[in-house]
Amino acid sequence: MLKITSLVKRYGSGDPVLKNLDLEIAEETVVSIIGSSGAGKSTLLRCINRLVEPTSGSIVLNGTELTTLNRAGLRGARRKIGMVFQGFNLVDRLTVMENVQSGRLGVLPTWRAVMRKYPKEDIRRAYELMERVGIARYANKRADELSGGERQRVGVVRALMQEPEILLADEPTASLDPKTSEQIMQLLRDLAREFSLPVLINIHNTTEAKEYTDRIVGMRYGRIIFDAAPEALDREAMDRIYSGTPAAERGEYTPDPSFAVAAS
Ligand SMILES: Nc1ncnc2c1ncn2[C@@H]1O[C@H](COP(=O)(O)OP(=O)(O)OP(=O)(O)O)[C@@H](O)[C@H]1O
Repeated sequence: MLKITSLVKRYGSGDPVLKNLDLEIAEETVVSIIGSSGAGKSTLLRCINRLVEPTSGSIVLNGTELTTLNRAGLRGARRKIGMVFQGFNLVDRLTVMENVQSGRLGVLPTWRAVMRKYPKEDIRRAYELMERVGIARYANKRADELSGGERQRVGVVRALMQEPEILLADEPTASLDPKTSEQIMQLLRDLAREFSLPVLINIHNTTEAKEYTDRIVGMRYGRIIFDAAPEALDREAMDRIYSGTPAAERGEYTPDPSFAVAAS
């Protein structure tokens, strides 16, 4: 369970770009975050793994408060947060297996990672996961020999190698063609179920958000102004989410009661 309370992020001395956000996400729930460019979607994701330092508020992942962790604590917590990126973030000249094993960095002693002496158990797990997502036959290929969809599958397996407690996906399908995008969204949804993982996806494609996620959170200039099941994302809701300007933003957040404790 991820529980965010009163989260504020201000860059420098400007207006906050996250304004007192509250959000709870239960296990196995796939949540899309949608909203205009600049609404604060990436900032929210980055606050969770503290690539961006929250200004105030609380982020608790399965009982661990993330906002106050020291450097060592943060290293440990980041292992529990799997990330999937728009640009895949693979090392092109390394093999699929080497990329996948980099998900174990921070768990393995550095010498093992440098020497590429992966423990047997990690190799076994990597093959199992690669098999699961359909890329096992590419294990020894260089990452840059793969298609976009295959590369994103490598990114997903790398995240799963961390044995994460949550998956954060920052526009995971934005670089992919429509059919491949759908396959990746379907995969994320299936994996959420299989691994009992909450999955939080920052996404621009509202059709995919509606089709493949359990819940949609609509942000407008730092506030959550929509939080409901995909069926509720009608034209009027879309207009509210994608309208306005930062200066005109005065919206109140009224959560859908059916998601009071996020689909748990
Ligand atoms: N490092 C930064 N320093 C200063 N301002 C920033 C920084 N990162 C983001 N911002 C600002 O914060 C606001 C929210 O940006 P953010 O990237 O979180 O929005 P977004 O909803 O993810 O947008 P997009 O859909 O375009 O990725 C924007 O006004 C942006 O300019």
